Amino acid sequence: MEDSSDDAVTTERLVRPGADDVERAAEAALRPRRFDEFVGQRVVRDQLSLVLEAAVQRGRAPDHVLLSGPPGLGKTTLAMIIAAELGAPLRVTSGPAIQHAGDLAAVLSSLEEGEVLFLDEIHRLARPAAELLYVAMEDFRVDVIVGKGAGASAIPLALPPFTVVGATTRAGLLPAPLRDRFGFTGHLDFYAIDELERVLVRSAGLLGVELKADAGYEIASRSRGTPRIANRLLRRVRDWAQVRGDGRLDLAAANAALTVYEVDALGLDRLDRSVLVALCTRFGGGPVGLTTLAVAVGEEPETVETVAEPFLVREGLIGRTARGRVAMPTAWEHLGLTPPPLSGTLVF
Ligand SMILES: Nc1ncnc2c1ncn2[C@@H]1O[C@H](COP(=O)(O)OP(=O)(O)OP(=O)(O)O)[C@@H](O)[C@H]1O
Ligand SMILES: [Mg+2]
Repeated sequence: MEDSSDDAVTTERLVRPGADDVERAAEAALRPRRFDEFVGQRVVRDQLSLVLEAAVQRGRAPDHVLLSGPPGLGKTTLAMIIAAELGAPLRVTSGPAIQHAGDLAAVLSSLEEGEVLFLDEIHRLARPAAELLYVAMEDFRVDVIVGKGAGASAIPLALPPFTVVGATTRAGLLPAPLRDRFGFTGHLDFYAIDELERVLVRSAGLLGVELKADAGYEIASRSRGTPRIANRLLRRVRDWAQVRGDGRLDLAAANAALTVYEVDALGLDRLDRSVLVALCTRFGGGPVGLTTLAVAVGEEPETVETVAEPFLVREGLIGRTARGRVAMPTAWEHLGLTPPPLSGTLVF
């Protein structure tokens, strides 16, 4: 549930990590189809391709795969690549789409041998469905309930071997028995700037636009380590170049477009910056309580905490302490301000 409330707050943000249905459709065109097109995440990619290759050699369905990590880093993309690399059919569903255990039983009992079942947002699967799933994953069996009430009986139905690929932004919320059924778990991390540059070069090629190297670097460095955001900023820069520029995606176009959209050099948007400015200029760098800080920027505390703070903390711009939020030296530097003499000596 928490995901949907984040989305409601963040729909207008150009640097939000999630995507709505319209954007997901646009993304499909840019999605890498095979491992060799998938940029970065070397460790996960190497490990996973070994798992898949070994399974193909043995002519068996590979272990179940769990992919975890923040939104927009490539979980869905990897799930599709897994099916493609195996040459296996892919069935796509998600935790929230499965209302009852019976829905899942229906999906499972219709799987073909070797099919890949992609279960997105698997942490949102209801408990009875999760319980049914881990029996199916381990024993390739599903108990079909026939009849109702006291006369109901369970008829075990054998399933052909298949592979579950689960994706989650919240691996910690998975029940342990379900987590244990995955033979391979890959955690996706944020991307380095040079990796995002490669994502952008590839996307520009697919969009049929020429991206200058310095513009690619500029967009990449404002993309918060997230390919989805990089591709989104690329589309906005392309718009600017087409409408206001000469069609070329050069550094001037990138800077001008990202200024229009208020995405700064670090990838902070207006909300992020207003939190930093309030923290530094109105509260002397803190510590200040979340509620007070939120009032100062005219937002709900929850918005500040879930939308702005995670990235600011990740970038080392602000710190969370027992007494409240504090601005770190890089925050002052980023805003071009001088910290007061006492800052930096705070006891955490
Ligand atoms: N390693 C990569 N190389 C190239 N493009 C990538 C890579 N990872 C992600 N992308 C691009 O970013 C977009 C978002 O990726 P994807 O949908 O796989 O993210 P996700 O982790 O499933 O996000 P969510 O948690 O919101 O479902 C895709 O359209 C894809 O084009
Ligand atoms: Mg996804």
